Order: sequence, then structure tokens, then C-alpha cells
Amino acid sequence: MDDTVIDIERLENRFGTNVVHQDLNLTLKHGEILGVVGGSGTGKSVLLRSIVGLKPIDAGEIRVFGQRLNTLSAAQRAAVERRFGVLFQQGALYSSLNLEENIALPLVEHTPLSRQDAEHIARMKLALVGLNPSAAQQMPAALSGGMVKRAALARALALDPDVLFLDEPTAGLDPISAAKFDQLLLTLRDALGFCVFLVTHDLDTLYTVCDRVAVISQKRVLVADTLANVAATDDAWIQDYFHGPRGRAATHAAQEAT
Ligand SMILES: Nc1ncnc2c1ncn2[C@@H]1O[C@H](COP(=O)(O)OP(=O)(O)OP(=O)(O)O)[C@@H](O)[C@H]1O
Repeated sequence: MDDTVIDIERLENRFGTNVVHQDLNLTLKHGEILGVVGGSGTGKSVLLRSIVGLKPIDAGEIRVFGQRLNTLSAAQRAAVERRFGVLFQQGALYSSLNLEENIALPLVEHTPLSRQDAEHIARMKLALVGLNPSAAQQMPAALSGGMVKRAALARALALDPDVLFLDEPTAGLDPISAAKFDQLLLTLRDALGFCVFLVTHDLDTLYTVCDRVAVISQKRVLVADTLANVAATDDAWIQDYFHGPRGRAATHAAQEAT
């Protein structure tokens, strides 16, 4: 059985003369957590944005659930995108809405649910990510960084997505909050069965949650494989990244945990 959910072939992305991706190939498989890493500016966020429809691609093809995105009508494309949950790196919540309203918003916009029912589901999603019912009425500004990330995750899960896109979800969190977020992600993936496209710089996250890791370098995916195979790849950036001081610390921590 073909377990491919997203299949990217010969993708090209550019901004003017700045070619960000060229001949980039990558797959995301059913139920997996795929970590996407690479140096700053290598195009991890642009890749995410082109899959979720925020950046038109310049060449190549992206197939999602077997459908070629660039051949779909606007309505068909919207139906595909409804199966995505996205957590962006920067401020994922509306500051003028409380948490319950923030999470209910996609439900009100994309389903025939009444506001009351949407807010009821929003409270269930808050519980799912480990937030106390009393948090429902709080405004984003009153929350810790870890709580904001959890609430943003609850919003990304509002429409029960099949694919979750996370852009550096643990950036800016202290190590304990980051580790709790990683565990939450694993628990939810196991319970709900979605697959995850996870852009991260966090080595601990790679070691803790990712089934496979894709390295973007020189405008393409250099390697996409298990962490052990990626770390053993003969490439200067990969060797520096995985076997430099931070990489060694993350390996050590992962070994201690098993
Ligand atoms: N809207 C845009 N207009 C012009 N250039 C852009 C735009 N968005 C991204 N770029 C360029 O695309 C390249 C890749 O950017 P991107 O944000 O995807 O990198 P990244 O790998 O996610 O980096 P980081 O790890 O620092 O977040 C960069 O050269 C960036 O300047």
C-alpha cells in the first residue's frame, strides 16, 4: 500500500533572481513525524509555505493525498487545505481574542457549526493540549510562551487535520517547556494519527520525536532518512550540525533517556 501523503518532485521556488529551491524532492508518509532541518535561509519556511498554498511554486509538482495541487480549482484546493493544520513560527494567536475564541475561529469560518458549538469544541481542544479549562477565557498576552504554543497547537488541531505543519514550534521556549511540547506532540500523533511536517533547529526535538529527518542544503533535499543514517551522511554541514557540541549533547541526552 502506498503510504505517501505528500509527494514533492523537482520543486523550484525563487524570488526574483534568488533561487531558493531547485530540483527538490521529498515525501511525507502517513503517520510519520518528518523533521526538516538546514542552515538559516536554506528555504525550510518557504518549502512549508509552498505546500500549504501561501507561496506559488515556480516549477515542479506537489501532490497531496494523490492530487496535483497546481491542477486543482480554488474550491478543490481549499478542500485539501482544510485537511492541514498549521502552526507558524511567529504569533499564531489573535491578541484581541481570548483562547476559546481563537480556537473557535477556524471552526466558525470553515464549518456550519454555531459559535456556541465551536466554542465547546475549542474547550475540548484546549484540554487535548493540556490547558486548564480556566485558560479558555484568558487573553494570549497573559500566557507563558509554553502556553501560547499549546494554544496555537490547539488551534492548528481545530479542524482535525490529517497533516500538521509546525514551523519551529519550540523556538523561544525554555528547555523544560520545549521537552513537554515534544512529548505532547508525540502523544497526540500516536492518539490522533496525523502526520507532521516539522521545521526545527532544535536537536533535542529531532532526537525525541522525529521518525525521519530531511536536510535542506544547496537548494534541495540532500538526504531524508532516519536520524542515524542522516547523522552518518558524509557532508560538512551535517557533520558540524550533528557532531558539533550541541549535537553531541543532544545525542547524549537521547541515550540517557532510553
Ligand atoms: N517573501 C519573500 N520575499 C523575498 N524573499 C524571500 C521571501 N520569503 C523568503 N525569502 C527568501 O527565501 C530564502 C529562504 O527563506 P526561509 O525563510 O525559507 O529560510 P529558512 O530556512 O526557513 O530560514 P531560518 O532557519 O532562518 O528560519 C531566503 O533567502 C529568504 O530571504
